[in-house]
Amino acid sequence: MGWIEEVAPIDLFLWFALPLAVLLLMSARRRRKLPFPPGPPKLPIIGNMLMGPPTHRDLAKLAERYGGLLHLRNGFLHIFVVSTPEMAREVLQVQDVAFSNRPATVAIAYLTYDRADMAFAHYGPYWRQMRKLCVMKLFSRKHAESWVSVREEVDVIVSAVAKRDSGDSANLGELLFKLTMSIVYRAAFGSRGNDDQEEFIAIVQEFSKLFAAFNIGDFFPWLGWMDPQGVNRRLKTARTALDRFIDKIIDEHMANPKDADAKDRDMVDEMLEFLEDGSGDRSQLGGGDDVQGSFTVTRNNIKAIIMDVMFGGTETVASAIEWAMAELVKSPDDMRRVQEELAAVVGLDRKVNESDLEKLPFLKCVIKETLRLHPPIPLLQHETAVDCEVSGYLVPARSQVMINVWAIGRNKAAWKDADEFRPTRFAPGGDAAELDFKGNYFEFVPFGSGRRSCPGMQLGLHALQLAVAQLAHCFTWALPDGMKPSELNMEDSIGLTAARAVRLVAVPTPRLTCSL
Ligand code: HEM
Repeated sequence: MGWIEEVAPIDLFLWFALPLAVLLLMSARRRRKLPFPPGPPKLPIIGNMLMGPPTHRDLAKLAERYGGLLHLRNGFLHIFVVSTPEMAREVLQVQDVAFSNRPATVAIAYLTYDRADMAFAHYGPYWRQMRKLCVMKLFSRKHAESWVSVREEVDVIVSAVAKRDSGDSANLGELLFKLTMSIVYRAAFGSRGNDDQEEFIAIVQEFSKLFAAFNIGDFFPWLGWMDPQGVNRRLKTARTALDRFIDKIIDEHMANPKDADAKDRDMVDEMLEFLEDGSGDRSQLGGGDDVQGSFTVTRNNIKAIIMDVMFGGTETVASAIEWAMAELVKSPDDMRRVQEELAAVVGLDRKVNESDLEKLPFLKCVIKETLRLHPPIPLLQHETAVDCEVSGYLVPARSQVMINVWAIGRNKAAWKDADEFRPTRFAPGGDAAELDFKGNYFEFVPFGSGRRSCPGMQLGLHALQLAVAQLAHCFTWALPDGMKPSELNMEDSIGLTAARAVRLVAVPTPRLTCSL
C-alpha cells in the first residue's frame, strides 16, 4: 500500500509501533503464568468441535454456566466469549487497542480482496485512513443525498402499502429488506445502475451465504485444500461476478464525473477522488491530529468498501425496523402511545418529515428498547493483536473474541424485567433514563463501543426512526386472520444478523386524511 509511505513516520511510531511494542513485552510475560477462563470440556486437538458458528443463544446459555468470560477451542483456534457489561468494558474500553483486530475466515479474506475493506481490516494505519474516509465522506450528514434518499425510499414503501386492497395483508419483512437495499444501493451507486439492482442483490446474497459457510481450512489450515463443499470454487465465481458488476459502474462514473460540490454525488463518486489512477484531489483527508498526508485507494478497496456498506447497512437496519414494528404490534398500548405522539406533533393531514423526528421522545424510547432486546448484530467479532490478561485469565494473541451484545442487553443484573419490552424504562424517571447507545454504557452496546464501533450509526438510526415513524403514522396495523398480539411469533434467526425467524405480516389501514 503505497500511501503508507506518505503517513508521517513519527505518527506511525506513536500510534501503532510504540503501543504494540509495549503490549508485546507485557504479553510475553503473561503467557507463561496465566490459565484460560473456564469453558466446556475440550477433546485433544479438535477442542469443542463446533461444526458451525455458535449462536448468541447457545453462547448465552454457556455463559450462565461458565461466566462472563468463557473459553472454547475449535482445532487450533481459541475462541473467547464476553457476556457481561463488566467484561465488555474490559475488552472494548480498558484494553481496546489489543482487542481491535478482526477475525476473518478464509472466505471473508478472499471476498474482501484480502481485507482491502474497513470492517475486516486489522486495526492499524490502513484501517484508520479508511475509517476516516467513511466517516467524513461517505456516511456523514454532509453527504446530503443519502439522507434525502431515505425519505424518498420510505415514501415508495408507504405508497406500495397504501395501494393494497382494503383488508389485504402486507409482508413488512420483505418490503423492509427492499427498502434498506434501495437506500444503500442509491447511496453507493446513485440512480445510475438502478435497473441492475436485482443482479446486485443476488451477488450480495451469495456473499452472505459464503461468509457463513463452514470451511474446515479455518480451523485446520493444512486441510483447506480438501474443500469438501466446493466453497473455493464458489468463492472465485462470486468475486468474479462482483468484479464485473462494480468495474462497469466505476467505468461509467469515471466517464461521467460529478463536480466536487454536486449535491447528488454517490459513494463511488466520493471514492474515485482517491483512486490511484484517478485525477482527483487526494489530499482531502490529509491534516487533522491523527493522519497526515494524502492517500489513495484501489479499485479493490472501492469494491470491498461497497460490500461493507451493503452488509453493514441493509440487513441491520431492515431487521431493526421489522423488530420495532413487531414489538409495537404485539404491544397495542405502546403502539397507541407512539401514534398519539405522532398525531400531536405531525397532525393527521401530512406524513412525517425529518424535522419531526427530534420531537418524538417516546418513539426514541421504542427504538432504544428494540435495539436492547434485538441488537441486529448479536455477536461482535474481534481478534486480539497480542497476548492479554483479562480478569486473571490468558487470552492469547490471534484469538477470536465474541462480545455477546444480545446476552448483555438481557443481563438480569443490569436490567430490571430484562426480557420484557418496556420502552418507558428509557423515558424520564425510568430506570434506564440516562442510558444511550453511543458506547459509554456497556450494558447497552447495539452499535459496539470504542475504535471498531459502528461508523454508520447516524445514517442507520435516521433510516430506522423515519421508517418506524412513517409506518406507525400512516397506518394502523392488525395481525392477519384474527391472530392475537400475544400469539405473534417472536423467535429470531441464526446468522450474522438476528433478524426475525418469521417475516412480519400485518394488515394496514390508512389513518391520514392526505393521500399516501
Ligand atoms: C441499526 C443499524 C445498525 C446497527 C445496529 C449497526 C451495528 C454495528 C455493530 C454492532 C458493529 C460492530 C462494532 C464492533 O465490532 O465493535 C458495526 C460495524 C460497522 N457498521 Fe454498523 N450498524 C448499523 C448500521 C450501519 C450502516 C447504515 C452502515 C453503513 C452505511 C454501517 C456500517 C458499518 C461498518 C462499515 C462497520 C465496521 C466498522 C469497523 O470495523 O471499523 N452500519 N455496526
